[in-house]
Amino acid sequence: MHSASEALRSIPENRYAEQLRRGFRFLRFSQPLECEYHQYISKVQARYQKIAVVLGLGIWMIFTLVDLLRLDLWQRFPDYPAPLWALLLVRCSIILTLFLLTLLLFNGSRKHYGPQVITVTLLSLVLGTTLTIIFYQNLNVPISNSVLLLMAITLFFPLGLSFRSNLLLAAASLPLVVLPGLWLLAQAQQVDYLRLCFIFSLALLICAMGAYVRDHTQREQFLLLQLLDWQANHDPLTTLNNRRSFTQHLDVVLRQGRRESAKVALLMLDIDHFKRFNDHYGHQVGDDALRQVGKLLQSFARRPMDMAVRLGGEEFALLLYECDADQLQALGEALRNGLATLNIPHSASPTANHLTVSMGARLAKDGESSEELYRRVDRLLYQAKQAGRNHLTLG
Ligand SMILES: Nc1nc2c(ncn2[C@@H]2O[C@H](COP(=O)(O)OP(=O)(O)OP(=O)(O)O)[C@@H](O)[C@H]2O)c(=O)[nH]1
Repeated sequence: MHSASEALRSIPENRYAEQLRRGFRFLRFSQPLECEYHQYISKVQARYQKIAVVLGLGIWMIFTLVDLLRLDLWQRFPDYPAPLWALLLVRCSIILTLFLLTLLLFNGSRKHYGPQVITVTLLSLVLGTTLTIIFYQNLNVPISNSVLLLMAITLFFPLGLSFRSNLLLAAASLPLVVLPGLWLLAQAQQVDYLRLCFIFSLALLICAMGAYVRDHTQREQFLLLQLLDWQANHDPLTTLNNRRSFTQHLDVVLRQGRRESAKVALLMLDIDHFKRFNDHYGHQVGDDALRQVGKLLQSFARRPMDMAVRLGGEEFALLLYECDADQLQALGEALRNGLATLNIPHSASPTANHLTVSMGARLAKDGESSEELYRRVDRLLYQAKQAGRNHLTLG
């Protein structure tokens, strides 16, 4: 069994493997991977945010109901002491805040408010919980102070905030807990309250450590998942897309081309006399030649819908979006010239003294299926071989 670092060594260079190799102790990837991760994680956690805000609202309403029964609010109305009015005010303000935030979260599907809403929700809950504890103490009604510890856990719950945001939130929550106590409690109660604040800070610290480990594991899992996906869709030798991803992409591109009335071109390319090349120079040099041809091909697939593919063995393809017949002809020429410039010696070739390729290409006709297009271009490639190699046959 290989260790993780040994396994990584055998994986070809790509941004996921590179980030895994480099590590991410400070929980930050290099760009654009960090952006990609945020998109992934916010998608994964978006529905938890909605559940969490609704849950927060529900729990807060239950607490308010408990107040109603426990503090005999019906019977005593409206002769409440000041701390009781204050308690009710806090309960109602938090319910209103959570209700508005719930509306915002459920209506803001097109614009992603998640992290902001979660931050405001959690800060409101911290302040609300703190004030509730204080007003209960002022009313001399016992309340379990451990609700603040539950708050500490909630602050680090995986709700779509990054570890850094979690830390900032925890730092912001400390004054929200300490200051109202110093301001609103009698001096005799303050010692006990400050002890509670100290325990709250320790709980935050422990939760922060847990959140760091969780964030690190989540990031690692993201990289491994992307790596798995990358490996399923790429050829390890040339790092070009493989036949599997090409087949899927060809369908997508043809459909998009039809929708946008854009021409799609498919070019297939096969290295000439590659068996002789391998026999003459050895398999390793053959591998290196394949890599160079792959790199050359990739340099022609620069736009997002374009794709350079290794179909297998010494056969490659280039899929181009929005390409006309003249451009296709010019592309064939450019590839031929590119190979001539690379000048990979092939003294065993009867065609030229450097490595050459034969190519078949055509623009997809309206309504042509991906299978038909592929079959026709394959036939054109065969014709290019028959016609003496080292040239492009257009269909
Ligand atoms: N080095 C190396 N060789 C490979 C790889 N995959 C396939 N090949 C070789 O590619 C060669 C393909 O040979 P053929 O299909 O006979 O084609 P060819 O010799 O190029 O002849 P024409 O296509 O007719 O010009 C075989 O010798 C395979 O071993 C690879 O990953 N690395």
